[in-house]
Amino acid sequence: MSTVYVRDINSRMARRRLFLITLSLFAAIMIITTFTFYLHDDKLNSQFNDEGSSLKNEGPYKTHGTVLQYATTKGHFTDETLTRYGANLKLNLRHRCPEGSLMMSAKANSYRHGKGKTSKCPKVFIIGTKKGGTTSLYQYLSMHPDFRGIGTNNTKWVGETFYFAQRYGKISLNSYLNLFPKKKMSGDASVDNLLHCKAPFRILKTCGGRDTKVIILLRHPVQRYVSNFMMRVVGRAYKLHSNSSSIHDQLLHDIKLLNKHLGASDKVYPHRASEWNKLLCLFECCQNILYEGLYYVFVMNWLCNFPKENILIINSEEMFWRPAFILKQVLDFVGLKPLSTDSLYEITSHVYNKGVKPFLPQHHMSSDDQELLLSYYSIFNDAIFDLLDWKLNWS
Ligand SMILES: Nc1ncnc2c1ncn2[C@@H]1O[C@H](COP(=O)(O)OS(=O)(=O)O)[C@@H](OP(=O)(O)O)[C@H]1O
Repeated sequence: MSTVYVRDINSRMARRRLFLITLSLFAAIMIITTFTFYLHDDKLNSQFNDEGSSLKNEGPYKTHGTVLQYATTKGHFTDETLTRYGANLKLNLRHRCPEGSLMMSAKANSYRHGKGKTSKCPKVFIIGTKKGGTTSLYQYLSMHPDFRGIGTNNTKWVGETFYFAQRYGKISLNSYLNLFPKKKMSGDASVDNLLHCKAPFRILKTCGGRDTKVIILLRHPVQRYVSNFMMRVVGRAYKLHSNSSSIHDQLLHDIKLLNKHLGASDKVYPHRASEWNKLLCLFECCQNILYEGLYYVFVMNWLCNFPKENILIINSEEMFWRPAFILKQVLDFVGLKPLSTDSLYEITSHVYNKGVKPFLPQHHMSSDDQELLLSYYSIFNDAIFDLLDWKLNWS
């Protein structure tokens, strides 16, 4: 009798223990679910706060080693997007564009509304900057149901053709056009189009200025330099300056090459931003990592030779920070139907073409070299900030 009683107590205790364990498990699942929900919601809110149009006012954002410091007078951070629509840029082309620029010519209006040689061109051109996040943006667009990206060399959706820059005249227009689908909107993401002085003219003549949309991403130029350098170290697709592959040697070599071409003897080329067109068309001779960071030169060339209404300029760091928000702007700009917040968030959850971080001591850029690089860029950075009204400080 007593054995039965003891067994009964034991089984009651076991049941109570089981009940308590189940209860705690249930409570833990509830807590985790609620926490995850808030975390997800918070991230969405930080991208789409208010009417989905402004940046959250929450201090410098750190992404990929870059801290953006907004230089506002109050020392606070701006609450606006850095994306700029060419149509809204307050710039007097007459004062800034050299004679002979297409947008200054008597035919500017017909270029602006012109259809071009063919209607089979891709509608969207993501033209750079190299290492500015162009692959990610192209992939994000390609996940839209009404857009079909193209792949090359067995890679899905890269969009790189280089047709209007280094391959121009080397492959036929037809073989270029055949790369793109006939029935869906598509795009080209060749990053050399930003640098090549003739690319705007070629695209305008071939594809027309009326419906062709151009997107430019601009990244902190030091981060861009390092990313580009590391791509060369790893890929070895391009010749590095020396076998040692030191970023310091590469930088000195780039400066020397560019200065030699420009007839400048100084370590830092003393130029004026208003003479930007003297730095144009050095693509063939002096294409180097340094040259590619002179954003003002290339952006001005595009604004002077392509209808600015069809140009969108994005800050790469902002896209890295809140890609869903930027994608929303891009869809609107190119005329694709809007997607739900969840889809935008899901599409942009992946980073494409992530580079390799500097892994040897000679790959790290010293603070002295960063300063040297920034002093080289300084007047051009100031000019681009002024042009785009970016309250930024790329230091
Ligand atoms: N969403 C998002 N968040 C953070 N970082 C991002 C994102 N998308 C692209 N990237 C970074 O952009 C760099 C690659 O740029 P590109 O694709 O334009 O390079 S390329 O010119 O086509 O080779 C590459 O930078 P590095 O990693 O510094 O090399 C990518 O990591």
